[in-house]
Amino acid sequence: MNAQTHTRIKFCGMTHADDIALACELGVDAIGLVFAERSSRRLTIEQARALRAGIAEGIEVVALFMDNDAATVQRVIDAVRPTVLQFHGREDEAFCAAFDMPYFKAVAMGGDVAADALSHHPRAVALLLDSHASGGAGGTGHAFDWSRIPRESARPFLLAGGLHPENIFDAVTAVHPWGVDVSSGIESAPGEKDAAKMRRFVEEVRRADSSER
Ligand SMILES: O=C(O)c1ccccc1NCC(=O)[C@H](O)[C@H](O)COP(=O)(O)O
Repeated sequence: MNAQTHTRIKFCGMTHADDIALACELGVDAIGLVFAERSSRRLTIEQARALRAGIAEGIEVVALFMDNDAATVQRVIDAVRPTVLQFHGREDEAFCAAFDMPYFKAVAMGGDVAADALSHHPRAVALLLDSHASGGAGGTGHAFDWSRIPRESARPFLLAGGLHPENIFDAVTAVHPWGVDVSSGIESAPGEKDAAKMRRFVEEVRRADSSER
């Protein structure tokens, strides 16, 4: 039995105001805005500022970076006012902690996972276990083998990678993550969220939560 009754939901790679309005209405916990270079979901600072204005109070605003330089991260913090940072690249702990903000750190679960990978970044609010191999980008739409998640890990983690409305019930009931993170699985095309998929994803997480009580 899982003591947690509310699996946190993060919708990542949001690019349109109407999708953000729906996400808020659906009661997601966090909205991710991507600043990683070469991402099809990447926002300019001006776009992000406009989108941020539509995010309801109490919902975490997560700024996602992948090996961006410190000046860029600071510019985003100053202009967009995220509440959490997410680092998806090779950033070390000193870099991630230097901004004095809560942060998530992605762990690449798709390649050879270091035995102690989940003990890194003790200052992270949560780790984000994603399906890319080390050095690769996220947002791939592919799942990794969930049995690779060490059972004894006491760290809060977000499960990510290849989640969608059809597999999220099984994912939550099998893995019992602190939270789940989805991007491609609620899209009709990269960066284009699909309202029906967003709605069904949230319903399926809540159905899994209810079945665990
Ligand atoms: O979304 C991107 O394009 C991206 C680019 C570079 C690094 C990370 C990126 N996205 C991360 C996410 O959207 C999620 O945290 C996670 O990877 C889930 O992605 P998906 O498998 O598409 O649900």
